[in-house]
Amino acid sequence: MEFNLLSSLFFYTTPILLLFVARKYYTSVKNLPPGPRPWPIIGNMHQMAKNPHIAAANFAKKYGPLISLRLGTRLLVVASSPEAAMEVLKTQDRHLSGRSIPDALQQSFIDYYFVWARDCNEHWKSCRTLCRAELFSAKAIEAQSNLRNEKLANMLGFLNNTQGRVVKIEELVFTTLINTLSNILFSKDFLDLKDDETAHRLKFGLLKILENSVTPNVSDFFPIIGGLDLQGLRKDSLNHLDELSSFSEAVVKERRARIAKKVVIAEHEKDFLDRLLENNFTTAQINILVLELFIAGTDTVVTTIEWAMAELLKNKNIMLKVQEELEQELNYTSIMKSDLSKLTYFNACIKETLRLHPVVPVLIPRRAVEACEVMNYTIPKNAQVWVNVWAISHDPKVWEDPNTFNPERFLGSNIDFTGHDYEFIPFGGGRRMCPGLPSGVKSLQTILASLILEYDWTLPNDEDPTKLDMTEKFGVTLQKEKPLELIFSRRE
Ligand code: HEM
Repeated sequence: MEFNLLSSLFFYTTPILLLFVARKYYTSVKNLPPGPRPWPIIGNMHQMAKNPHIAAANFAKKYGPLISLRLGTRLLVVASSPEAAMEVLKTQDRHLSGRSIPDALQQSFIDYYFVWARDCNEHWKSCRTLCRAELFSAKAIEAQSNLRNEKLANMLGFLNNTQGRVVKIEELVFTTLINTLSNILFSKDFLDLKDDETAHRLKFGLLKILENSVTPNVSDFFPIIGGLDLQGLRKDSLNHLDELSSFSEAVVKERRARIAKKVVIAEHEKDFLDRLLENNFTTAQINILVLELFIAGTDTVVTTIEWAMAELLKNKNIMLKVQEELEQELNYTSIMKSDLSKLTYFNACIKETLRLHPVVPVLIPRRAVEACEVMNYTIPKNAQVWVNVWAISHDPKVWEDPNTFNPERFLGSNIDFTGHDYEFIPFGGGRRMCPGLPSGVKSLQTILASLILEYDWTLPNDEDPTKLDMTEKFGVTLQKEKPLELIFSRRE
C-alpha cells in the first residue's frame, strides 16, 4: 500500500519536475547556437533517430555550422564545418577537452578511465605519456615489427587453408589485431584463429560495451534519474567489463608473482605490462586501461579495413591500380620491412576510405569543462560537444563530389589526418586526439597490403561487386551494416 502510494507519487511528479528543471536551465543560458525548436521534456530526441550523424548534418544545412540540440535535459552542441571544428579542437581545445561519460559507463572505477576520462586529469596524463612512449612512438612501432609480421603470417597461413570457404573479414582481422595488441601488451596471444567461439565472445563483449555507450538512454537524457539505471545498460556493461577483465587479470596476477620472486628480465624483453607495473598501476587500473585500448584499437581498424575492401571491390579500376603499385614496389616477405608510406596511390586509398567512411563519425563526445565561446555563441559548462566528421566529409562545399570514392583527390595534395587539416580529421584533433594513430595506420597498411597483394577476392554466390550493399550502421564506430564476406584465392 505504502509502496503503491510512493510509486504513484514518483510517476506523476517526475515529469513535472523534469520539465521544470529543463525549462529553468535553458532559459537561463543566453546566446546558445541556433537549432530546431525542442519539444517539451524530450527536446529533439525524436529527430535524431537511427542515424544522428546524418540528422545533425541535415540540421546544419538549415541552421549553420554550429547548432544546439536538446536531448532531454542535456544540451548537445554539434560542429559541422572545418571552421567550427577548428574552434572546438584548437581555439577552445582546453575548455572542450572533457569527455561526456555515458551513463552506461558510470562505474565505480570511473577515475581510472583513459579514453573516457572526464577531464585531462593526472591519471589520464600518465596513461597518455606511457602509451605514447611505449606503444606509439616511432621507436616502439619499429620494435613491434617482428611481432606484427608474425601475426600477419598467421593470418595469411589461415587464409591459405580456407580453400574456397567464405571468410568473414571482420572476424579474421579482429583476431589478428587482438593477438597483435595482446602480444604488445602482455607477450601473449588471447585468441586462436580457429577458435571462433572465444573470438566471438571477446568481440561481442567489446562491441556490447561500445553499443551500450551510445544506446539512447533515459539516464543520459535525464541525469536526475541516472542512478535508477532503468534500461539496465549500466549493469549490462559492468557484466561485460567484468567478463573481459578476466582475460587480463590472470596475466597480471602471474606477472606480479614473477616480480615477487625477483626474476630478472632484460630491458629489451619487457612489455607494456612490465612498464605499467613499474609505474605502480594497480590491477584495476591495468584492467580498465587494457580494455579501453582493445576497444579503441580494434574495432576502428577492423571497420576501416572492411570499408576499404568493400570500396576496392566496388571500384575495379582503382583496385587494379593499387595492385599494380604494390606489385611494383613490394613482395610479401618485404611488406613489414618496406616503408609503406611511400606508396602514394595505396595511401591515397586509405585516406579516401577514412574520408568517405570516417569510422568515429562524431569523434568521441567531448564535454565543456568550462563555459566558452565558439563562433560567437556560448557553450555552457557541461554541454556535450560533437564534431561531426561525417558531415564535413560529405559536404560538397568542402569536397568535390563528396559521395564518390576517388583516391585521386589526395594525389599531389598535402592534406593529412594529423589533426591540423580540419576538413579531414578522422583521428580527431587537439589534446584528446587519437594517440594510437601510428599504430592504427601501420595495421591498416600492413593488413590491407598483404590481402591485396596475396589474394584475389570474390563475393559468395557470384554476387555482383558493383551492387555491394554499403549501408552504414551508426555507433561510436560507423560500421558496415552487412558484414563483408569473401572467398580468397591465392594470386599467381
Ligand atoms: C583507424 C584507426 C583509428 C581511428 C580512425 C581512430 C580514431 C579515434 C578518434 C576519432 C578518437 C577521438 C579523438 C578526439 O576526441 O578528438 C580516438 C581516440 C582514442 N584512440 Fe583512436 N583511432 C584509431 C586507432 C586506434 C588505435 C590502434 C589505438 C590504440 C591501440 C587507439 C587508441 C585511442 C585512445 C586511447 C583514444 C582516447 C584518447 C584520449 O581520450 O585522450 N586508436 N581515436
